[in-house]
Amino acid sequence: MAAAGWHIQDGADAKGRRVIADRAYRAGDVVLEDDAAAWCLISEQLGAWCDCCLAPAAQPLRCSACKLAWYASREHQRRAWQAGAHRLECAALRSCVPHTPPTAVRLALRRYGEVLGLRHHWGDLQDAAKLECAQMGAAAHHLLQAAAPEAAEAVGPRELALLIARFGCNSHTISDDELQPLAVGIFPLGAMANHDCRPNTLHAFRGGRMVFRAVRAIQPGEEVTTSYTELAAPRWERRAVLLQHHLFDIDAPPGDGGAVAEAAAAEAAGLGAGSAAEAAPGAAAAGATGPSSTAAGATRSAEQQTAVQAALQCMPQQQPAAVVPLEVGRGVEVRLYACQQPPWPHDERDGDLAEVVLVGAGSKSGASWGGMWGSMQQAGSTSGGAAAGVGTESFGVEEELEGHLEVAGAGSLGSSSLSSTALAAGPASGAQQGAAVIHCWSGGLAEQRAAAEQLARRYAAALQLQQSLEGMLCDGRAEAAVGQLTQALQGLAGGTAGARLALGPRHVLRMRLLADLHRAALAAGLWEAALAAARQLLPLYKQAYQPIWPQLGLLWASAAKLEHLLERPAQALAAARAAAAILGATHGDGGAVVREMQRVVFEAQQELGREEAWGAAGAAEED
Ligand SMILES: C[S@@+](CC[C@H](N)C(=O)[O-])C[C@H]1O[C@@H](n2cnc3c(N)ncnc32)[C@H](O)[C@@H]1O
Repeated sequence: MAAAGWHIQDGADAKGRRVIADRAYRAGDVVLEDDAAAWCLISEQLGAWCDCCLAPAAQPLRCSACKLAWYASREHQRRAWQAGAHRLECAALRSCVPHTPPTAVRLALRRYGEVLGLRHHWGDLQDAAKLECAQMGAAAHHLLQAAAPEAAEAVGPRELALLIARFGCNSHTISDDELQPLAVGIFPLGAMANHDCRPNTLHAFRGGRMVFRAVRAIQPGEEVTTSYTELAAPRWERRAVLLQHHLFDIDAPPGDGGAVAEAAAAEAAGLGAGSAAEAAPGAAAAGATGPSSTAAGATRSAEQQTAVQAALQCMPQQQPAAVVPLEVGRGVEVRLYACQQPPWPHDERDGDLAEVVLVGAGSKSGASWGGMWGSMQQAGSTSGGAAAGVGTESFGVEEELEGHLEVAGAGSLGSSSLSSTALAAGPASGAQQGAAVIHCWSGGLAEQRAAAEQLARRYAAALQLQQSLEGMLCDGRAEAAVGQLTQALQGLAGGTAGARLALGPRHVLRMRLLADLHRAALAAGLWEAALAAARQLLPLYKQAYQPIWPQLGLLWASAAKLEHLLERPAQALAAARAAAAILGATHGDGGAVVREMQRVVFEAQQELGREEAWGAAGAAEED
């Protein structure tokens, strides 16, 4: 058998274990592959994909017992049953009809032995996340008791809560080639790849298999990295997402590994892999949350915790010079900082992504004025645990976990005491969307204050529009969405009257609204509008993403299909070639979109050939 081409190295720093390349790779090479230890369709996709092979199910057959699992064929149904993936789950699901348990709980009913070696990072979770894990662990245990009492004896709600915390940090969303989320999977080897904001691989999926391909050259000895977050975002947004969902800080001082090593040792000695594995030999249970839930990291000092809290709220540690309440019908707060640079650690590129410019009559067009960054605050995010006085400081990890289990109603878990909220609600059910907070920084605040407020109002309205977009598209109001997005973009670009402030042309909100406009126009069947948005987005994506990255490839693919549809073969050919080159490297030549692009290339070439022949025939006739 060929050598793997990589090995796992155990580091003493904050990252812990990592994958190191043993040989050179070129862009497009497969670096690492891993089959899921377990995977589970997300609730929205139940019934659309086969629960055995994750292929689209045209005429799926439903499990007549639980009515939640669907299969492409009888053979696949038999296979899933024989492999044990559905046997126990089926009995458990039947016991909670008419509820559909959250994905994490359903996954907690599948095999999980291989997962116990992964970190759970319980000590770093916020109270709300601990409570959520405890609730889900309790729900999973309840279902397990109903389905297989002997398995439930061997693994308690405590182990299942820790297991769900492990999944929070280590699971992956399985998506199709167009990045549509289908399922959540746990890949013990794939989970060894650490995050980098300039990663050298991209992971994609073939059914339940995870495939890492190089997106640029990798040298022997180099760490193999991937991205855990959206890369077309300013540094402070990436930092907040990674802190919240993966509990590590990209701005932590280098070599800050002591606390991590301590926490890892504590896990191994007490609540970690070893003890849980012993407690649950062969238990047919497993769990996973989507990758957007919490975990990771290590026990942090109080000072580090404060920085974490600040970043989580998208707040700089520095106090604003002024906080301006705006009357726009709902809470919008503008925080003004008297500085020339964003008051967070930032990348050079962030200047573009947050730029505000002064435009219009009498003003020096394009003069850079400052920056603007908005966030939708999460209201009601205080956890039930904190409200009930389950503070993190006063508990050791064990007591703390018990405390959260009690809050979740699991302390007294009898078979009838399961809280129905844990079954009915998905993750983060307690949080509601709240006010928009807009942070502005500039040296020239005083003179532009009124204009800044006006722009902030438009900014807040655009954030609200983004939030309602999904609902509008589902309700068949795509055309109205196109109108509103177009208007919002015009407003943020400065509108038409007098001197005013505008978001810079590469501002991240303008980029995201353009992407929304592209999607809404496609949904409305407005091909020219969709193509125009794609053409405007392409240079922005080229700047925001690495040259080989799926979002860029998919945008080229969308442009190619639209050009083809609108009968512009030369443009379709160029766009399809660009898409195929990128997506061939990220997803392999067998990918669905790449094959579609090959078809567009073929048809566009045929069309161009015909046009050339007609042209030649016409010229000959004229002669
Ligand atoms: C999926 S695991 C990766 C494997 C992990 N290094 C281990 O030893 O198990 C994710 C966790 O690894 C750590 N991690 C990943 N990328 C990191 C980075 N760039 N900097 C610091 N820690 C990182 C964080 O603790 C994170 O929660």
